[in-house]
Formats: sequence, structure tokens, C-alpha cells
Amino acid sequence: MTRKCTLATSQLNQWSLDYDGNRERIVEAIKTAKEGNATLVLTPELCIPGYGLLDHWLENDVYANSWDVAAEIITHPECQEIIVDLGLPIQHRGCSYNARLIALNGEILAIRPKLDLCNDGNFREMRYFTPWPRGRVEDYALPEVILELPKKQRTCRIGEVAFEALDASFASETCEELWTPNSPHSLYSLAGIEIVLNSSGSHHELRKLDTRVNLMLEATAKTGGVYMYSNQRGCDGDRLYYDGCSMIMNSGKILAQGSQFSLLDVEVQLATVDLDEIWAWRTSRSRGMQANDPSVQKLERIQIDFWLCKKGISLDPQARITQPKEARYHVPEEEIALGPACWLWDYLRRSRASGYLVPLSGGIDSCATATIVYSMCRLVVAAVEAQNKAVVADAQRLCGGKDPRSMTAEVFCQNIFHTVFMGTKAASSKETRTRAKELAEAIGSYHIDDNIDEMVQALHTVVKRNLTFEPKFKVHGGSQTENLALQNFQSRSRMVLAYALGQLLPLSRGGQGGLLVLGSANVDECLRGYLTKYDNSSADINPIGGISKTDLKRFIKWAGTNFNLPILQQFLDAVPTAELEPITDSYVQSDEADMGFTYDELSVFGRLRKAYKLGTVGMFERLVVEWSGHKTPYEVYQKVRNFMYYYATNRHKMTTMTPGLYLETYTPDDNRYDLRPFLYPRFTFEHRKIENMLKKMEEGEAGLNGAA
Ligand SMILES: Nc1ncnc2c1ncn2[C@@H]1O[C@H](COP(=O)(O)OP(=O)(O)OC[C@H]2O[C@@H]([n+]3cccc(C(=O)O)c3)[C@H](O)[C@@H]2O)[C@@H](O)[C@H]1O
Ligand SMILES: Nc1ncnc2c1ncn2[C@@H]1O[C@H](COP(=O)(O)OP(=O)(O)OP(=O)(O)O)[C@@H](O)[C@H]1O
Ligand SMILES: NC(=O)CC[C@H](N)C(=O)O
Repeated sequence: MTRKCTLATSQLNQWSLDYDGNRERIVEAIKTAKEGNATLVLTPELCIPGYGLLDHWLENDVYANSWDVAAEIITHPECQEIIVDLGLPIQHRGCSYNARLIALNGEILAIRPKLDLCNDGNFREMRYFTPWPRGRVEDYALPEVILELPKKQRTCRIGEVAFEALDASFASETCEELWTPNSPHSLYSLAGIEIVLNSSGSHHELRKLDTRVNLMLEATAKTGGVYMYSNQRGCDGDRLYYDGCSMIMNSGKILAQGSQFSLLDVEVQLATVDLDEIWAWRTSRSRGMQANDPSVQKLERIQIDFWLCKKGISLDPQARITQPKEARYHVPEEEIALGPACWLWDYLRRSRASGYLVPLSGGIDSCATATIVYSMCRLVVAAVEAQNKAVVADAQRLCGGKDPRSMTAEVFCQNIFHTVFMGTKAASSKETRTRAKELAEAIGSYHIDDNIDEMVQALHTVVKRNLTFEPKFKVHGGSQTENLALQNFQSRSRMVLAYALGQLLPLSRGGQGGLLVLGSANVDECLRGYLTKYDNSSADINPIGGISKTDLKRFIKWAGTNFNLPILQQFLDAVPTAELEPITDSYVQSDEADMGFTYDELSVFGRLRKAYKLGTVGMFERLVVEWSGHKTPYEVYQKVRNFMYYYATNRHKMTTMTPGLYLETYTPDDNRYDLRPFLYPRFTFEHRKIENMLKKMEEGEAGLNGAA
């Protein structure tokens, strides 16, 4: 016996509140699924209005508009004779729900609201939606826009239901429900459901995909059955990149996997499965005993008068069962090269700006930002070659009407990307200036190499005439305060110049519009606050704001080889320096010496604070053991104490950080992710506690020594 059916899942580049665009992408996915002979198609979570609406979810309009679009889709002539599973928000008896709408031939089969809402990290679903209680099912009064359709349908069922077509069964579990200990797919498997549909709004985080894939593999390996996963993709208007990677699995094996990073707006994955194969996974008596549980038997089933297995397909030699394949993962370096590049492309085309500008210092961070923009140019040129019509149209607009089809990545880069070195005679070295210039030449950016001494001098003159003294650098006998202030004269002047150039460069090059200024502060220097507030770390958006320095260096090394940019090695070899203090025979400023921490140490602190949720004392207790090989307990205390000092002193800088793409679990972004105060006490209570511990440790050691 065989019951063969073809199923489709999709990944769509939805944009929050872009109802027309979102509808077009959904319809295109359904058309593609039908062309592939699929009888069921899955779309991403909340895909009608988009996933990342945040406080727009509180607006009545969003619910009404979503119904309008749902009505258009389910009655669209290209969307018939296929079961469509759509995502939209639903209001019901005074509550709002994140829901799935399952429809066929213009009729709504049922609404399945999300049971477990996602509320950690960047997710705030509990702010907008109510979780639906397990097992509850009732009638839902459909809105007028549905009543007016040819079917004149007035009600449908709403709740935790399963669906039984004439020859196969399926049920939904939405995104987070897979990530919880008590996932509904176990119940559905015990209830004999053959296909589980998971629609998600899941964003990219470095090294996260394998967690997602393992959860699904584990789910289907244990329970047997088909698992389908659909996810949003792209930048939908926020600092997240949704990374697609839709999947179809059968009983612990992957049959189809969509791309994780691409400029395609619509991608559909198809797989032909034999539903009878599932039987072999479900013959154990232990499973049978669990299936007797009354909660399993209570699951309400919606009957559908439709064959999921098309007539004749089972014996059709052309309709082959899709063969399993290995999961495909990118190494983290490649994830950095591709994820932020795709996010930058969506941002550029959707903002309708004329290009990007990076203040390029000759250091690692701005070099990484520039290399990511170059990676974006490579993706654009590849998509143009592959005749991606949307990319061709956007690229043509960005190049002032020039045909992008014959352009190399470097030529495209020359059109849209601008890099600026802004040195000072006293503090900038020839090496950093040359590195910046050579990188610009290698990637093709429109490069400006200039000095800002006049700006800094003008500021100096105006400031001096309002003071009772002339501020000096430390190397010239000035105090620490003067030294910092003079550094900031330079760094803040750069920000002013970057914006001025961003506004006027396109016009000066014969084009129009303005450039978006990119920032280059990384996670670790944000944690320590080693940056000047409102200098070039303030920009419009920051593609590396969520990446650690260690990962950035690995990325630069990878890009040197994979993008054939040998110049990148020079950036890795250079000692990181802010170049804000005058260089003398005996002094060159260095980041790690200035900060009092290595970047690796900052990364450890970042993870302990955010991922392991440890406070001052907790970090000490952890590190006193972990670092015991190379640091005394007192040295560990000093490190923790200093870290918390700088963290507390500089936390205010996080409130004004440039929106950075979120990528790392310990991102300190105060605006959306790491919500904490920014006026801190001096942790005297914690210091006392640790000092008591140190005393006890010393006494303990003395005791031991005594015994020995
Ligand atoms: N509690 C509080 N709440 C709100 N705002 C507060 C505040 N405390 C100070 N402020 C404000 O912040 C200002 C101090 O911050 P800020 O002006 O940034 O200056 P500050 O943090 O004092 O100095 C900048 C630091 O970053 C280093 N730096 C600069 C440039 C590049 C790099 C690099 O990454 O390579 C490093 C530089 O060497 C120095 O150590 C104060 O003047 C005050 O206006
Ligand atoms: N001489 C310069 N010319 C142009 N831009 C500069 C210059 N110095 C600094 N910047 C810009 O200011 C940002 C912040 O400066 P900072 O010295 O803190 O650099 P950083 O974060 O260590 O980055 P990098 O590794 O790129 O130097 C840099 O990322 C860069 O974009
Ligand atoms: N939208 C969601 O429910 C997200 C769930 C899950 N934690 C994820 O990152 O994929």
C-alpha cells in the first residue's frame, strides 16, 4: 500500500504592514506549490501582516486589514484546489490571538490559535496576544468580509483542532510550541495525525539553526510522521533577520530544506512523501498504551472533503518519493558574511536610500562592516545573473538607471558604497590610512581620504575661549579628563562629517537622494562602553552591532580567502587602536591596554551576564574556578569588579546605540533586547560579599597549608 502526496512549505520575505506585497508573495507561493502538484501549502507565522509588528498588534486596523487580505487569498483563482495554511491575528470574544487560518476552495476549515506564546529575548508575544488554552474548541463568528464571499460562510471552529482529509490527517503547532517541553506534536502523533505543520517567525542568531533542526528531527524521530516547517525571511522592519530555512521531514529524516540566506522573496520547498511509511514508526505497544489516554481521544477533528493524495499519484512512476538528505549548515563565518548582507539589502531597497557610507578607519570593525557591504554586492550581482527580477529592478534604481546586468560586484559597489578615511596629522598613522585605501580599492567602493584637522582645530579654538585653560593631551602634560575630551573632539567631528557627506555625496556624483551611514561598534566594546557617545559609533544602522570581536576576526580571516581579499590579513595583523591620542616615539594607543580587558575576556563576561544570567557575585564564583589556572582569586575579583565598574559607568551609552542587527545571545542592546537600568550604584554590597569570600578562601588555604 502507498499513499503518496506532495506537500509544500514556503519562506517569504514579508514586510510588516506591507499588505499588498505580503499578499502577492503568499499568492506566488501558493501558485508555485500548485505547479509542483502540492495539495497542501504552509506559510510563515502571521505572514499576512508580517511577524514583527510589535505595538501595531494593539491596533484594531491590523485585524481588519488581515481579514481583507485573507478573503482575497482564499478566493483567488490561483489558490483553489489546495489546502492553504495562512498566518494572521484574530480577535475573539475580547481577546487577541496569534492564529493559523486553514482554508480550502474559498471556505475556512478552522482557525487554530497559538497555544504557547514566545516571550523571551526579542519576542514579546504576551504583550499582544493571549495564549489559547489546550483542548478548547468553540465556534467563531466570521467577519463581514468573509460573509460576503460566494460561500457566505458565517462561522467556523476555533481552537486546538486536527484535520482529517479523505485520505490523510494533519494538525498545526505554531513556532514556539516546538521549543517547549510539552509540545503538542506528541499528542498529535499519539492521536494518529500524520502531518504536523509548523509555521514560524524565527530570527537568525549565530549557531542557532542546528538547535532548530535538532528539535524537529528529534520530534519526528520519536513520534514518526511528517513535519513541515515554514519561516519568514529577511528584514521586516526591525533589527532582526529572519532566516527562512523551511523544511519538510519524515520520521527523523530531512526531505527538503530551503536556503537560509538569499535575496529571493519567495521560496517554496516541495516533497513527495508516502504517508503509509509512517505506520512502521508507530507499531510499538508502549506508544499504543499512551495513545489510550483520554486527552488524546478528545482531540476534535475537522472533516475535509478533499484527497491529499492526488488520484493516480500512488502508482505514477514519475511521482517519486523524495529521498532524504543531510541538513545543510553554514559555518559561523559564512553566517556573518551572508545574514547581515541580506539584512542590509532589504534595508537599502525598502528605505529607498541611495546607498551606504562607512567611516573606514583602517581598523577591524569598520573593515568588517565594509566587507559585509561588499558581500551584499556579491549577492546582488549573483541574483542579477540568476535573473531575479526584483533585485534587477532595485539594483537599477540604485545605479541611477544603469543596467546592472553586466556589472561585477566591484562595479556595483562603486555605485552604491562610499568609504571615508578621516585622519588627523598627529594621531593617524600611515598604515591605517593605507589599509583603508587598499581595502576600498579591492572591494571597489567610492573612497575619500581626507584629514579633519581644521574641524578639530576650530572646535579647539571655540572651546578654549570659553575655558580658563587650554586642554592638552596626556602625552603633552594634560590630565586624564583633558585627554579624553580631546580624543572626543576628533571622534565626534568625524560623525558630523560622515553625515554631511552622506547627505551630499550622491548629488556630487551626479545622482540624487542620500546615503545611510553605517556604524561599526561591536558587542564587546559596547559591553565595556569603550566608545565615544555620539561619535562614529552613532550611525543609522549597524550590521555588526551584535557580533563579538572574536567572531569578527574569524569572519575577516574567512573573507580574506573566500572573497579573495588578501588585504584583509593586514587588518588582522594590526594591533587594534582608536588612534585618538598623538603617536610618540614611546607611545601608541592600544584598545586592549586601554580597556584593561582582552576581547576574549569581555566575551566571557557578556555571556555570563546575559546567557547565564549571573550577577557580580555569581560571575566571581564562576570565574574563580574557571580562571584558577592563570589568575589568583584576588585577580579574578579585580577583573569582575572592574568589569562591573565600566559596565555600570557606561551603560547609559547603550540607550543611544545605533540600531544594530541582532545576532548574538549576549547582545547588550538596551532598546529591544537587554533591558536594564542605566544609573547604577557602586556595588558595595556585592564587593563586601566577595571580599568575605576571599577572606574565607585565604583562611581555608592557610588551614590546608597548616595541615600539610
Ligand atoms: N550616568 C550617565 N547618564 C547619562 N549620560 C552620562 C552618564 N555619565 C556620563 N554621561 C555622559 O557621557 C559622557 C562620557 O562619555 P563619552 O563622551 O563617550 O566619553 P568617555 O566614555 O569618557 O570616553 C570615551 C572612551 O572611549 C574610548 N574610545 C574612544 C573612541 C574610540 C574608541 C575605540 O573604540 O577604539 C574608544 C576612549 O579612549 C575613552 O576611553 C559624559 O560627558 C556625559 O555627557
Ligand atoms: N580615521 C578614521 N577615519 C574614518 N573613520 C574612523 C576613523 N577613526 C574611527 N573611525 C570610525 O569611527 C568608528 C569608531 O571608532 P573607534 O576608534 O572606536 O573604532 P573601532 O570601534 O575600534 O573600529 P575600527 O576597528 O574600525 O577602528 C570606527 O568604527 C570608524 O567607523
Ligand atoms: N515566533 C516564535 O514563537 C519563536 C520561537 C523560537 N524561540 C524561535 O526562536 O524560533
